[in-house]
Amino acid sequence: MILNVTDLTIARGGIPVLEDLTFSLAQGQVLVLRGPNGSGKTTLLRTIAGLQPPVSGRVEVQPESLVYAGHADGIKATLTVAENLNFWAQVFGNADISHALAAFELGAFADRPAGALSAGQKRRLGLARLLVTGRVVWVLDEPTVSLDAHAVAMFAMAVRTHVAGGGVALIATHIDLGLDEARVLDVGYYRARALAVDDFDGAFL
Ligand SMILES: Nc1ncnc2c1ncn2[C@@H]1O[C@H](COP(=O)(O)OP(=O)(O)OP(=O)(O)O)[C@@H](O)[C@H]1O
Repeated sequence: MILNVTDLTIARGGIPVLEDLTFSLAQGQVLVLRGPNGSGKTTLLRTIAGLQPPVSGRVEVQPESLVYAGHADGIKATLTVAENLNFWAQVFGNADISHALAAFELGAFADRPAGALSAGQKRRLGLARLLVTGRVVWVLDEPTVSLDAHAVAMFAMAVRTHVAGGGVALIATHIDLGLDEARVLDVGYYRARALAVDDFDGAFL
């Protein structure tokens, strides 16, 4: 297994949101996380990415194998599209950005400052970043925000190619990505119970 999550309980702002969550991802697998707004998907992804500690339970993954893409694009507005990708490629020790430009149809914008892209084009650039990291485990929070149907298809193809090469992807999304091979986990089943206060006085001590 590349990623193991065992008996995980997580909290946000000190309040438990999900409890006793267990799942694994093996090479070549995609897991889509579903659940209503506020159910804890972002909190789970942040915990798996090591950005916050769990309340209890375990996350087993090689930290240097993982790349996390949250709600922010992580784009530098004054750098061109190509400069942004080259920057990230260098950070991760890779040289070639051409496949990333091609996969998200960014070639025509390569020399344009990223700040002058549309919202969907910026999102495509943010996702193209994944391809220059060379990382095995993609942890993605709402990756398709702002994307049109064609760009969603580009993203789905990038995920398919990634897992076909032995990668794994964990994706929180509200939309249908068209990835029939993906497993789906509804985090709503793991919602943390409200804290029981059976000792009223004790609750104030
Ligand atoms: N900075 C914060 N401080 C305290 N509580 C927070 C904070 N951010 C989120 N929460 C709360 O934590 C809970 C889980 O939020 P989370 O962002 O993980 O949900 P989500 O499933 O990703 O939601 P969405 O589908 O809206 O993105 C929610 O009840 C939310 O109100």
